Amino acid sequence: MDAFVPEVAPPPLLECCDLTKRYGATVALDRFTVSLAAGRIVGLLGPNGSGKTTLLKMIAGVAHPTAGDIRVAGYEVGPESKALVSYLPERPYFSRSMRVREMIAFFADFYEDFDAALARDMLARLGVPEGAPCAALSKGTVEKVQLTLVMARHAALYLLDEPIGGVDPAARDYILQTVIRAYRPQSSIILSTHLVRDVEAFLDDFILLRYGQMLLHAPVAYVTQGKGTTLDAFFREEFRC
Ligand SMILES: Nc1ncnc2c1ncn2[C@@H]1O[C@H](COP(=O)(O)OP(=O)(O)OP(=O)(O)O)[C@@H](O)[C@H]1O
Repeated sequence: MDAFVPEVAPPPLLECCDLTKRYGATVALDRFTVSLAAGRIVGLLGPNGSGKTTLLKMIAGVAHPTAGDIRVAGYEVGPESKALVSYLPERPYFSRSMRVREMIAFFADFYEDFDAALARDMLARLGVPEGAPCAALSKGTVEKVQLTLVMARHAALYLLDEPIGGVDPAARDYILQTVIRAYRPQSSIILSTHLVRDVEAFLDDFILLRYGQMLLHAPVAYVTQGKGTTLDAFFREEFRC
């Protein structure tokens, strides 16, 4: 008789439990708890200072929680989790003297899951010359390059902090399409942005933060179908000054 092997469900792609970050007297994130499955594109929304960047930094492992727990595919934050996470920080992270092709080489050296051919293809579609030094590129073009490199990794979880803030409106849709195209069904994306109107058509779910606390984590359809309004209008109403 065959031995009975019970099926064990895989752990969620991301779990945060009572995650808290204090900077002195400032509570940047306050007992944040979430469970995220694979295959979701999640908008991380909230007013200035609500804790979006702080949350993404802690999941990426570049800031340490004051309290609480983070697991990525069951791993605590460490080398195993970092290998699964592709993180686009809020600020540019390359030296301005580096050329685009050097940035590609840097990623190829650093990340085993980096697909250099995919990155080159995406950059060519965006019209970014590989020989250009970063210093010669506009702010929006640097953002395009960095987003492309981050998305050309075969990661499980992509953390994108304000990925299109400096990109002109005409190029935003194209960039978002590029993001979606690179996205794989077994991966999830958490995308922090103030450009709610631009991104809402691309999102499955959203998380609303205020004063470091989670107000809501719901499918976009909760707003569009349940309340008959857009996510942008819902956000503006919720956070009216
Ligand atoms: N290194 C730091 N030292 C002190 N306070 C910090 C630090 N980083 C963030 N904070 C504070 O933590 C809170 C959350 O900041 P965070 O940058 O995470 O917000 P955010 O939602 O990303 O804001 P924005 O939309 O303006 O980018 C703010 O009150 C901020 O001033």
